[in-house]
Amino acid sequence: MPSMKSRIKKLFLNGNDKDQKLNAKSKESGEQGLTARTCPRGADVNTSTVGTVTNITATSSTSTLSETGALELPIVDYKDVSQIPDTLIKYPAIYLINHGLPPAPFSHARTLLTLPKKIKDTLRDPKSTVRGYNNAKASGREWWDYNPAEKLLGPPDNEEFGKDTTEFFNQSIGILQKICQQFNSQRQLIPQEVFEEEGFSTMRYLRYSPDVIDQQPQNLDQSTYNTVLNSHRADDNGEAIPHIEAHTDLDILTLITATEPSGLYVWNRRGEVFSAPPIDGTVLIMAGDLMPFFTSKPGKSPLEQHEGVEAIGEDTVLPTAHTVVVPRSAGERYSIAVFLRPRRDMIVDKRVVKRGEKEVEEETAFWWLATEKLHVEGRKCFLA
Ligand SMILES: O=C(O)CCC(=O)C(=O)O
Ligand SMILES: [Fe+2]
Repeated sequence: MPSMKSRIKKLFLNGNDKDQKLNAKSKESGEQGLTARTCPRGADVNTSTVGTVTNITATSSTSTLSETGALELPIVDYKDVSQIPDTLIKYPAIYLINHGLPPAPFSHARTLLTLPKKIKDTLRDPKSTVRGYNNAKASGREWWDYNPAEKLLGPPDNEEFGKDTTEFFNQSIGILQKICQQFNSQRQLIPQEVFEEEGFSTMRYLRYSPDVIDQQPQNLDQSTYNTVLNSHRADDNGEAIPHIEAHTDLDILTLITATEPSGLYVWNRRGEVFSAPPIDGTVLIMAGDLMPFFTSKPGKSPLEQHEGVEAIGEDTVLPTAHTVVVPRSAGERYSIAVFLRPRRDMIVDKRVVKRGEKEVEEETAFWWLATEKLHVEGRKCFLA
């Protein structure tokens, strides 16, 4: 099958007519024009309330960011959940407040990810990239996944860990499903099964720390997967920095909450960067790769072999490109990400196509997108 590479490149890098219109529309509706093109290095946050959607102004302690102007992501109150589809069309991510989630289990994330290496190694599942402990030492990052389809691979003798982890996961999935439902207020865009089952949803605890980089180098095979996971980034002194490469998530929606220091940045469809620092009482909601499949122009498919970029309209929600960079001096960062995914075999695209003289029905399953994405340069996904 043809690669999605050029499609994704076009979506994110080349403004087209539609983008210009959206840009103009966003400006009319109050979104500020943004000019930043590079990742800012740090951000402080000021908030101010405007109606039910609150604008966050991220200002930097460095002159670089203040020179480039304010970068804003909106805050939406969960009681105004019906506003989220429109807001996610205009912004690459939103902060959700008054969501009613239990406290984010950062203490469990920290306890698990700072266990001695030999214990963490017992929490690996060599057959799965979405279960148990993993690390990417060159990138200064380690993580642990919970996947409800399989038994939780938690730390030994810690009952609270399993209880709090599954509780946070279940409630977060409930919120993400509720957001999805809002897209169906006028017509069914998102399939019913997404609300009725957790599908292949997962949750991840992450730690970014120079300590991870400084551990002994590991022997890696040279697969694309490992090269991407272990990408290297250095600061001005040539020292490696903890980070995750720019990517989009292979899911429908992602919910993220993190500790200071800040380090998360998201791009909008015009390639403009927003800082997304943690804000007390909120969680961040981002769109995943499946959103264009659900919100493309009626009857059109975002797959390159069909309409591709032509299927993207003003009401299409694009996947949120994001990256995390944590300067060494900032200390370590923990984050918790919940990924709402359908069943692996859910058909996300169906089309009758001509093969020679024959007409055949071509179906694309959610899982096929994962394989395809490994070939998309610069937007790699690690089932993330
Ligand atoms: O740590 C974060 O805030 C983001 C993690 C992430 O993007 C991922 O695991 O896909
Ligand atoms: Fe991600």
